[in-house]
Amino acid sequence: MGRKFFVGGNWKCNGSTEEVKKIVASLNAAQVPSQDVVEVVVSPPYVFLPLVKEFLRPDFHVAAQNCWVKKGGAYTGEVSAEMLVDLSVPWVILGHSERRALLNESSEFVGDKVAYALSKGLKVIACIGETLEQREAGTTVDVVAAQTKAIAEKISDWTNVVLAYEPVWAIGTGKVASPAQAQEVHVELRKWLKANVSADVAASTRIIYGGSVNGGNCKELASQPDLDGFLVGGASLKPEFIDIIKSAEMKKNA
Ligand SMILES: O=C[C@H](O)COP(=O)(O)O
Repeated sequence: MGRKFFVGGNWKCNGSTEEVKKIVASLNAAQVPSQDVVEVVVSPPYVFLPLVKEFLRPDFHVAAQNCWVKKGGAYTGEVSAEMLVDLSVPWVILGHSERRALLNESSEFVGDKVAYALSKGLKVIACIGETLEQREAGTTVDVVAAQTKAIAEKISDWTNVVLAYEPVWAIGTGKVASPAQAQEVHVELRKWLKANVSADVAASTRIIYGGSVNGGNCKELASQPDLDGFLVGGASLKPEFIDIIKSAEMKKNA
């Protein structure tokens, strides 16, 4: 079976009740390809998850932006995987580079989080990606392979994992990776999965791209054979997110 195109909208730490209602209304009114062609997941801050879940169209789904590494308890400020399951939140983003960099989340910690979230029945968008310094030093593939290894060591079933390749230098900078740069890393990740996990996991795992994706660059990126969708930040708060969802049509015609 082919890899269904996936478009995630990571709203990060943005929004108010009024803004969230407006975004949801615009998503609900949009004409987009069917669920057979594209899986759409939006990720508001925790506090807006119930509101978004209540009003969002049924063919779109929600994700949390993080969850705790183990069962809840005395961990002030954290939200557990069990709580997300309780709220029927199906997806969670883990290992985003902003958390790795600003909150010192190590690859090992991210691997533990991915394993725990999966064990509780959540589906995971697991983020990896190199910094500009690492790219310029020629270590991109080593870096993303090591980040992927830290996850692979902790899980055996990849069915509910989407791997999001997000070069740190492209996030929120307007400097998008070229389609060739993105394709190259996605191919290397698939090779790594084939060599270190299995051919089946390499062929079936969706690898999506994130970093300054917008309505203008999405089609060319989407036409890359190993790019299975997007994790969109800034543009997911704007009407152009609909155009990004529609870029799934590039695959249908491929
Ligand atoms: O999770 C999304 C990424 O951080 C991309 O953000 P961006 O589209 O604003 O560059």
